[in-house]
Amino acid sequence: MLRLEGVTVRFGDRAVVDAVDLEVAEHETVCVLGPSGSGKSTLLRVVAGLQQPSAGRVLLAGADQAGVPVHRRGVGLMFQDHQLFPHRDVGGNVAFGLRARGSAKPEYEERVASLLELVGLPGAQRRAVASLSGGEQQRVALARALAPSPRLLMLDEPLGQLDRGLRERLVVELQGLFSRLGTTVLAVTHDQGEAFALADRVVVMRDGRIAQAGTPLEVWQRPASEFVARFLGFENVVPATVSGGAAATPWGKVPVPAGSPEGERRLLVRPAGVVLSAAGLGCVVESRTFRGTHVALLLRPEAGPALEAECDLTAAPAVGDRVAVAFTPSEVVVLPAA
Ligand SMILES: Nc1ncnc2c1ncn2[C@@H]1O[C@H](COP(=O)(O)OP(=O)(O)OP(=O)(O)O)[C@@H](O)[C@H]1O
Repeated sequence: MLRLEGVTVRFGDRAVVDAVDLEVAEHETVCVLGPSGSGKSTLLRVVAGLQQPSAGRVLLAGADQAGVPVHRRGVGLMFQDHQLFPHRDVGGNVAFGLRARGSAKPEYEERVASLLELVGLPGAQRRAVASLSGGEQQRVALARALAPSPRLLMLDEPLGQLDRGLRERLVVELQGLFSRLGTTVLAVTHDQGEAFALADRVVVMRDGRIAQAGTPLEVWQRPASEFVARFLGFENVVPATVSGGAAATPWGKVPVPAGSPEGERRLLVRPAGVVLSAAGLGCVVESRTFRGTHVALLLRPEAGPALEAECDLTAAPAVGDRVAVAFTPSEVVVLPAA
């Protein structure tokens, strides 16, 4: 459905998007994830036709989009500040793209009604935009973007402004909606939870380049680099020398999964792989945080940097306790050296 070939965007001599190749298949939801300034929005703007690439090609359904204006690309856009028209009611907002396309009134009124039902706001046509909550406005913006049946729906921080609980609910709803409609979606977010919940595939960007692409599970289980690991919130990363199924690290010997690359590397130990045990690396519990399903521990080991660990609610030691930990190889990832 969408193919980017070597897309580059330069502002001055800085490449904000740097030779990006990316494909999005029909019915697929791809989330581009990355820190602020990594070029996510710029990439989206190139696909939409709002930004000219300095080099490279954008193809939609095989057709090169060079010179094709925004409104002829058949893409739906929903941007961060969802920018509903404040002087139009909900129905007027959703109908906007349909009217612009010249649909007859009875036809688009029916479509508006069914879209509002789809996004969970049945019968809201005559409500004033100002009377809606943030989440409701977001749904209206989504209905508006979906109205002309775009072949590709693009979302820029679709849930950015909303509080956490609402975001989590809407993500689940969006995911269901997209799979029912078979919509092809390219979304941009800096929130990994959102990306992982929504996407069939995530693309992690760093300084205009793709640092890693894969299913949420692949990226979570096997971050490709220390950058990706840290971006996902993993802090247990140390230098390591790997040989013979184990790594020599500042925390002592850590077992690694079979087939891991050997030599001078970086090592990630996910918190779930730091396990309280009868013998092992001695640590003092610095803090513990209740996380609903488990307790997150911050440990100060007798050697090496602080360690994040997870344990059962019932087994959690107290702050100040002395414990010993062992490492589970399935939660260890050998990363490239730099
Ligand atoms: N028109 C422009 N002129 C010059 N620099 C720009 C322009 N648009 C964006 N940039 C710069 O390009 C970089 C990437 O911006 P972009 O908005 O694509 O990042 P982002 O990953 O979407 O960030 P955020 O998550 O903060 O929205 C930023 O450093 C930004 O300042």
